Amino acid sequence: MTDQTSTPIAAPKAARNTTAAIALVALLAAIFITPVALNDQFIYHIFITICIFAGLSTAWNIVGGFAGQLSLGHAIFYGIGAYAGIMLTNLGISPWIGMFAGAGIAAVVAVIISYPCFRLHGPFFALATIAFLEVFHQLALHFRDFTGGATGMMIPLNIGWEWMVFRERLPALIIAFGMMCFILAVAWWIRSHRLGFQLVATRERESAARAAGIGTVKVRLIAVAISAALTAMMGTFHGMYLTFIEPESAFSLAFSIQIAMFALIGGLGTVFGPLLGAVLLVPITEFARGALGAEAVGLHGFVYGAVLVLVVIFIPNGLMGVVGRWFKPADTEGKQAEAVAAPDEVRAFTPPEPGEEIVRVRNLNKHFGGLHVTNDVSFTLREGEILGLIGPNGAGKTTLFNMISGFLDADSGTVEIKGKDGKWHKPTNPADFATLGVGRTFQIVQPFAAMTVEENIMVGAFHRYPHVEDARAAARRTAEKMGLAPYLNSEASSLTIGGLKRLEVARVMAMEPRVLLLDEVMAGINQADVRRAIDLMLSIRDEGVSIIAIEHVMQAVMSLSDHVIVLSSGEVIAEGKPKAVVEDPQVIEAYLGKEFTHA
Ligand SMILES: Nc1ncnc2c1ncn2[C@@H]1O[C@H](COP(=O)(O)OP(=O)(O)OP(=O)(O)O)[C@@H](O)[C@H]1O
Repeated sequence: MTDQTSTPIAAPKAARNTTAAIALVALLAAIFITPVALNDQFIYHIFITICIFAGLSTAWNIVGGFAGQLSLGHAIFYGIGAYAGIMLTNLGISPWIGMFAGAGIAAVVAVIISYPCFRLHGPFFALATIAFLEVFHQLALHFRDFTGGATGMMIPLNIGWEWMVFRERLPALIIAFGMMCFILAVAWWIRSHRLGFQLVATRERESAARAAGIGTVKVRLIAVAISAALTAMMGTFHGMYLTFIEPESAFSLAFSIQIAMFALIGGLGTVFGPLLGAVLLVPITEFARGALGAEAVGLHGFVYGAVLVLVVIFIPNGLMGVVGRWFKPADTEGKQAEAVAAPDEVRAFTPPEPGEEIVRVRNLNKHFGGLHVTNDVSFTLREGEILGLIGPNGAGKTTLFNMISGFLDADSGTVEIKGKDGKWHKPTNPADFATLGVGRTFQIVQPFAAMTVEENIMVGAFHRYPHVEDARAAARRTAEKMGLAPYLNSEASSLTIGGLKRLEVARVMAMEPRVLLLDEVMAGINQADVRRAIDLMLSIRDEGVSIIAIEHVMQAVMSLSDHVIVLSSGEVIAEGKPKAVVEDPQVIEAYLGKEFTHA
């Protein structure tokens, strides 16, 4: 089954990957060979600077691009690395050791300052990082016994590999190039493994990422620690290369912006975009500076600004957006998901015997200000049962879902889930609910738009399968069942609403849940899709999954549910078998008004 789905897609993808790999190796080879071949001091300096900025920007991109946290304080970690290297060198300790000491300190500092900052989003996060940068700037000025204050610090001129100081430029190029390749390799590894998927998912839709069991704060902290450590390592080398360091340039906002700028221009969130940004921008500014000398102070800022404006206008996805298109085959995969034939009829449905209790909800109360949104709601879900949750708009159904998936705390009452161990648990957050096997969808679909269909489903699969190939195989199996197999390589955003709803369910199903909470998966889809969705839900239940479904499509509620609960103004007004419930006068009144109850 897996092969059928993967063969047509895998062939062009493999060819595309090979071409891209060849282009990358050629670019890296050119960066190393050009200065060696030309053997000119200035050219060497330009290429060493390209390597340094490409490395710094790639490290920044792990946080700014993959995780979507626009840090403008990365010079903190650069400065820590540079100062650690030079201070230890002055104590007679090799910068190779200083490099790791700086990386360790930077990682710890990054976690400490980022933890509170991650509560902030967008410009507020950026502003907070600038504030911390200024704190470090002031500290470096103040503790002049250690840092040399405003006058800065020189390195002792010990020449040789041990001290990272050379008369020739070639050894410096070898180190800068090696470090840049190392940072690129780390970034590539992250992006193509679970951590990268989780970071991008967190960036794209934090709620959906949490529902997929991702500890969103934890993955961001891991990213920032790695990014800070890599930045500090490059900072140590750059300090030794410049032979001098002072607070103004080490903890500089302009420097932080410059690092971010390469990634923005090259392609934010792509692995190799920052490299392209540095390859384009560094030579332009360095040549201009070389030509204009002292008259060109601040020229690089002007160049970056001008290029950024052009990029935003003409190639909003950065240079990688253009390069990526060259390596992309003609889109044979992006056709809409509607081509899959819908079953003519919903298959015959024989409700199984209800199993043991798996979810217990007792006396849940929630207020939003003066509004009593859920009022003493209690119910039980049994294994293999499909429970329909219906009620007029604003009845409190989604609020109830949020409380039984850990997204919202109840004012009072309990939600208990029976674990695989047979014990009852009271989880408190989405990750704990996910660990116990509770998966949910959202009323408004939450695809990870920057990912393909396959990658979207993999985010769910990573919950059970930490290894990328296992997660991919699980995602493909799930896609096959959901009728999404032909669209694995399509951008999620190219699916129709029916396709997106199926993708939402597929992502949760890839988590292999024991309890599935479906929030209006049939709203807004066509009749063929409704029939397909009903069939899908039955087959999901056949696999042993218990389902609670909020649904307005009565055809689905009636043909699927073993048991129905009706909420109105936050209270359970009726429950029982579907037929009995829809004939209940209280239910008719809640939906249609008093005048219809006797009709
Ligand atoms: N975060 C919030 N703050 C304040 N009020 C809220 C909040 N979330 C929901 N509400 C209100 O609580 C009530 C119940 O909303 P909820 O979304 O749970 O209803 P629902 O039954 O799911 O409705 P629908 O079928 O339209 O989705 C509504 O009046 C809504 O406006």
